[in-house]
Amino acid sequence: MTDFPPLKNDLLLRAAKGEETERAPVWVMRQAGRYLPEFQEVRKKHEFFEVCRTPELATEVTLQPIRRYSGLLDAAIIFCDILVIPQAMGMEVLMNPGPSFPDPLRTPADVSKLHDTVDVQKELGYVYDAITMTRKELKGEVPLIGFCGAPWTLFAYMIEGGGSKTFQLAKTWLFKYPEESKKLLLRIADVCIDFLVGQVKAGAQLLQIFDSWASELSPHDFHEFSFPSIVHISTSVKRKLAEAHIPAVPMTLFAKGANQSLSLLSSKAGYDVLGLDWCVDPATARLLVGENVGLQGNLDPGVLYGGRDAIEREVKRMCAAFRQGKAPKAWIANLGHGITPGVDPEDLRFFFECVHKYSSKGTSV
Ligand SMILES: Cc1c2[nH]c(c1CCC(=O)O)Cc1[nH]c(c(CCC(=O)O)c1C)Cc1[nH]c(c(CCC(=O)O)c1C)Cc1[nH]c(c(C)c1CCC(=O)O)C2
Repeated sequence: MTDFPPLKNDLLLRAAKGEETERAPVWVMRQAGRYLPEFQEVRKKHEFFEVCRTPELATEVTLQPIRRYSGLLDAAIIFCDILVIPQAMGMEVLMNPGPSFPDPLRTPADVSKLHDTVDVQKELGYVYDAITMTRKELKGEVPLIGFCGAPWTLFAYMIEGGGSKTFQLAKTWLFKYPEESKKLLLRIADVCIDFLVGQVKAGAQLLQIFDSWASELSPHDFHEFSFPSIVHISTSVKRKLAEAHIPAVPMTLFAKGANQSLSLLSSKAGYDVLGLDWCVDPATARLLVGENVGLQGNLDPGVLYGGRDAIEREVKRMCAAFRQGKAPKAWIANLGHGITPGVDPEDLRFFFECVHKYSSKGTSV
């Protein structure tokens, strides 16, 4: 493994390991994105997947929020997309402006269109290069997060061919072809595993798995279809890192909307941190998960449209609910989903400032 500059801010990693911290570490999902004018500038000149595939460009946009919010952000997340896995498996994915697949998997017979085996190093080595380059450029300022999509969310994209309101096609698979669905979910998970291990080898210091469409499954079907594949990922990544004598990194699962499954996830999924959306109260979530895991979240991203008074009031409330009168322990402050394009970047700065102020040890909220 490459030698990197020593880490100066380990708040995120300490919170992810369950420790009490002097204040809550903070970052936001989609922090490198369209709400930033400097990101828009890069996108005017380069296609979305070109940015992902060019390590210099991916490094540049990953660093943009770190530079702009210097001293306020506690993590960088590598610029990429969850849909690079379907690409690595042999599917074409366009981004115009949302994702679309010209040739989605309509029936189980279409699985034969996927590559039999996936050489992740060959297909996605550009992500590893971007991670290594970003780690160097970060100069130890903050840790770097690597990520991938969860199998169920990727499966739904690969079958629907893009976003969906009803999930008609993906649900047809689940309920008409349950065994074929489970097979495909595990096949996707195997690619996720290699990809995540490779990201750690390249320099990622924490891994997050995005199951953005967990919200579309009943608790029973989440357990039946998504859960086995995310457990396969956590156990296999940890085992493979140990076999390669590489120190384990914390793993976060963001299963959006799977709030009924929090207790199961905390005891059986094998993740260090669970990401929460804003539809669950933090104190309730803590009761459900016990002290075994860290929590991440969970401000409604829409609060950032409410102006400074609303941001301050809601951050204060979030901090009180996560801290429950104590110093922040095992809590990473974040939004409950990605930041949306219409947010004023200065309002996001104010969000970070409020988290620093109201999550600090000794501050009464
Ligand atoms: C479902 C999903 C996708 N991608 C991702 C998810 C999971 C998280 C979530 O639920 O939001 C994850 C993702 N996508 C992107 C990142 C980069 C890192 C970060 O800043 O968090 C991450 C972590 C960049 C991106 N991925 C995309 C953009 C915007 C595209 C552009 O630059 O024009 C960015 C910055 C495109 C994308 N990619 C995807 C969609 C639905 C879209 C279009 C709509 C949208 O922007 O939300 C798929």
